[in-house]
Amino acid sequence: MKKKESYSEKFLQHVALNFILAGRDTSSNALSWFFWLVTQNPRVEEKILLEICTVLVEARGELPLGFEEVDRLMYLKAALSETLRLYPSVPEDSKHVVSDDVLPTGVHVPAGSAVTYSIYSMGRMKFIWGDDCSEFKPERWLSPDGTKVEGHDAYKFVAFNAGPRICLGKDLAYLQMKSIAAAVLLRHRLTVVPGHRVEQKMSLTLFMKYGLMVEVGTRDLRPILEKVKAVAVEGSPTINGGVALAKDNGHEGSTTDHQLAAPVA
Ligand code: HEM
Repeated sequence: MKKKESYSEKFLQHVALNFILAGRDTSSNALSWFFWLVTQNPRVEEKILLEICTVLVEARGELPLGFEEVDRLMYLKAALSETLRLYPSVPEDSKHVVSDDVLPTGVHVPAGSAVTYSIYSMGRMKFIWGDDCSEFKPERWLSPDGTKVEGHDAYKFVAFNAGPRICLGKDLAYLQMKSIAAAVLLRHRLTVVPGHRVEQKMSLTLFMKYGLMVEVGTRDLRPILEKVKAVAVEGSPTINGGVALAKDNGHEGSTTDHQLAAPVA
């Protein structure tokens, strides 16, 4: 381990720049693809909103969400993972071969060559994800009772790489993306501008070629809150087999539509 004093200013500048580059375009592109997929899948959007409202009703009823509250948004995390499976921010990754080696498949890789694996292709392979691999289905990430995101084989989902060089910012990325997604979707209803073309631009990061042009409307949470209340009264444990629901938390009548709607309006 190097002594603290031996890090030059230039070295520290590079570390800081690396964090900015690794942590900005990756998360922002993932969010563009996420918001687009959500606009195309109203069923998923409703489940995300139900989950967030349930957590808000049970908790303080106001934004921003706290760390523990964000941690409970399992369906949202599943939807973000599903986004990264289909549209990985880093679509392919290369490794430089330092010394002659043989891969588990028997392929010889000579020193000085490079091995590139396609994260994009791996997310869309039938033999890894099944026949419905091209569908946007956050449910595939959830345990059967819908209460936690299942731990897939670490080398099956490689949007953050895996093993010793796994993304250092993975947990931070989920925290940031969940917080932003929740804040935007609770306040706004997004619709893609008619005629806008959504296309991929292959680069070091998987951009949207023309960005994502959306119309931003106001979100009416009343139908969602009605559903949250209705299921809470019925005492059903989950929504659509996925999302843990609000039980009577002793605040019945005190967490009103008005209280919940006010901070997010
Ligand atoms: C959706 C968001 C993100 C995705 C998809 C992502 C993806 C990746 C991938 C695939 C790698 C491995 C690159 C390689 O093996 O060559 C990586 C490495 C890394 N990421 Fe992320 N990343 C994300 C967000 C972040 C954030 C927010 C930070 C920091 C604030 C960050 C910091 C890093 C660092 C420092 C490495 C290098 C780790 C190493 O080489 O040991 N990433 N990331």
